[in-house]
Amino acid sequence: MLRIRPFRRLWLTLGLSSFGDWLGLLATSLFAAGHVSGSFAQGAAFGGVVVMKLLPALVLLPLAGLLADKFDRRITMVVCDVARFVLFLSIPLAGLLASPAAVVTWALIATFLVEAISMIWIPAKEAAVPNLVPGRLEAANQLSLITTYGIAPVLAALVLAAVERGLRSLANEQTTRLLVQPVDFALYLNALTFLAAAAVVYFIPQISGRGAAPAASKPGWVGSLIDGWQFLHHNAALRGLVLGICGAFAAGGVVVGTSSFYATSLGAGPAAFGLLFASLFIGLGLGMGLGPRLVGKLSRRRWFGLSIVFAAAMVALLGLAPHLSIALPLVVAVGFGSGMAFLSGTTLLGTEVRDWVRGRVFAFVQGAVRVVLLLTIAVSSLLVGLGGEHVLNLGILHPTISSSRILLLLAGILGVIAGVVAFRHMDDRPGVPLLPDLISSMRGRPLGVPDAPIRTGLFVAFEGGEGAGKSTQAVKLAAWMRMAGQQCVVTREPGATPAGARMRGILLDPRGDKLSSRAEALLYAADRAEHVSTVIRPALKEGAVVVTDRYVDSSLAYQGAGRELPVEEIRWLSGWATGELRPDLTVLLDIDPQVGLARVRQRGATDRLEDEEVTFHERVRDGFRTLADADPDRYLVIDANSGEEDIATQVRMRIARIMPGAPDPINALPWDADTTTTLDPDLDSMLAVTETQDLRSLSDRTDDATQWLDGSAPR
Ligand SMILES: Nc1ncnc2c1ncn2[C@@H]1O[C@H](COP(=O)(O)OP(=O)(O)OP(=O)(O)O)[C@@H](O)[C@H]1O
Ligand SMILES: Cc1cn([C@H]2C[C@H](O)[C@@H](COP(=O)(O)O)O2)c(=O)[nH]c1=O
Repeated sequence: MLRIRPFRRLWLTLGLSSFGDWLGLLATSLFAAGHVSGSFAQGAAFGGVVVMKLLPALVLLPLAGLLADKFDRRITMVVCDVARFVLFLSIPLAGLLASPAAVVTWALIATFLVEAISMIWIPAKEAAVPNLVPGRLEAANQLSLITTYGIAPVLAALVLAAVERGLRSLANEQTTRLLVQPVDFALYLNALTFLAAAAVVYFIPQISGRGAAPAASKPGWVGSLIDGWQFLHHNAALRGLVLGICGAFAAGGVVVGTSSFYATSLGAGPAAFGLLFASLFIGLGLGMGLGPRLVGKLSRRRWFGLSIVFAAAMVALLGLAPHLSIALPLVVAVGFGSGMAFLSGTTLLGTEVRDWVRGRVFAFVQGAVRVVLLLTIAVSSLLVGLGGEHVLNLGILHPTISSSRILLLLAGILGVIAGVVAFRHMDDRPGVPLLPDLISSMRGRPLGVPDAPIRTGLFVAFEGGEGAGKSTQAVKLAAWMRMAGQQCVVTREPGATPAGARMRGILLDPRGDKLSSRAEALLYAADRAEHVSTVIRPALKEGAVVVTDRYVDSSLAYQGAGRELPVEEIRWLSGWATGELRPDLTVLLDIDPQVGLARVRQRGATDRLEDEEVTFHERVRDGFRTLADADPDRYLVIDANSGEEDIATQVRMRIARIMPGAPDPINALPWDADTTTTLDPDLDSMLAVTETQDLRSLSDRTDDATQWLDGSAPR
């Protein structure tokens, strides 16, 4: 990411500003507390600074986003940084001149103003990042979040400690009074980081560019505000995103608010509180750092919803943890889920929200999050204090019920609900089962999104090795169907479409170029995609019975078992190609390859696959059998050594069971290859009129396939 120059500069700015923010928070709090005496006054001064940091979110929320969207973002950021420089500089300077009460008051006012300015700076920066790193926002956010919440606070604390120590030891050595107080020094340093940040941002002209607002957007300040609100209101995915983010922060707020009481309820010593906090941050870092690798190609919307549910479920479990040794890994897990949710949520906001309204949306989310956090911390710490701990007397059992645990349990359950609702609002892969999708995505191959299911027609596939009698049976079945007045389309793979016929030529020409196994698998999949979209789906939608000579299972058996490519990869590829269209029935005509190949050779010339060694065809046969064993409901396995009529009857009997209104399977009229039946005129034009013509009309689209009928072509 850092090779992208404008982003590198922005990242440097962010690093400087975050460092300044953290250093500012620590130093200002100490500064304010240091100018009053008495533990109550010191506590109030310290707390006052923290409250002042959170308050602007409530007041300035709508305005901040508007500024980020209305003005040049680069200039906005530069002005904000210079203003923060001046304000931080003013705090220690005021300490030199004014009375303690005035100094603390000014420290509080300056903190409020700095935070108010940050409220404008952050949406401007967040809105600019997606434009600097098109297509790589997740990695950029990963780096930014780790810098803001991992590196910057640690560095700020270390620098503050180093300044304190360094200045004091210098003073001791020289036995002189300190020229400058360590906290003042930290504030000067902090002010300089903002000046440096302003200088860096000034030289990133790319931040100024922005996508135009749509013509329909409303003019003026109030109109822009309404626009922003409407964008949020009308976008279900965005609503889910905001709900999920707020739910996650609410659960986090309860964890923070209850943590000291919870540590006591675990029966652990005072250090437990610190350990719990450290574990939360370790989890956060791990979630942000490792999350994307862990979930691989999982849809980011699904990842977001899942992360929230996971984090919230861990919060609920925390409420039940009996001991610190169990609570600590659970807290790491809470952090892990929250880190992933934070990263995916921020990235989704950047990718799914249009440039022209991004500042307002970021500002809204940022403000909402702070309000939720503030409220949940305040309410939960109040409730936990009121509730305390109670020992229940249940005869021989005396369990301890603590309010911190009940709150955690409740927060976890509410968080799970928020996560599930967010997931439902946002899911971009409806119909794809979640767990298999997650597992496949972790392996780098998310499941294909199924096309809309078709509820009409009947889809039958004939499968089996070479010469098993599939074509013979497909045509017989079609004749039986048509006798009952049922529209029936007979088709095959590969080669049923014009493009497919050309692919068939490449795939099966024994004199053609040698193909790599993967290229072969892709060509069969491409042929199938075209076949499904232009022949099979339209016919099924018309209510026809579609009988195909080979389908997906041929790829699983030939390219999977035969060529020894991973069967799951072939399954994924075919699922993607077909939009997960599966046959209602697959008839497997099982035959010894030697027998089948002998039949084929008797028929005439052989093709590239028929020329493969017998061991290849034996693997293919095993592959088919394994597939049939795994799904007996969908398969009918028939010994292909039986007579043609006997096989046809078995197929008809099975179909009669699954197809309402099917003709009598036993006393069917004898099949006559010349029987002409009338089809629906639309399908008629698309496909065929008679059984023989059925195949020929498909074949007529290519030279190759016409030859297929008389057996003279490479098959
Ligand atoms: N049950 C059967 N018993 C004996 N011979 C059969 C039987 N069914 C079909 N045949 C013959 O076997 C040969 C191959 O039949 P068919 O073309 O129907 O098989 P296929 O499985 O479609 O072959 P391919 O795999 O090459 O597409 C043909 O000559 C056909 O007449
Ligand atoms: C669909 C499909 C087919 N094949 C192989 C199987 C056969 O050897 C030929 C098709 O010839 P046929 O005479 O029309 O049966 O192609 C395959 O390897 N993979 C597939 O997906």
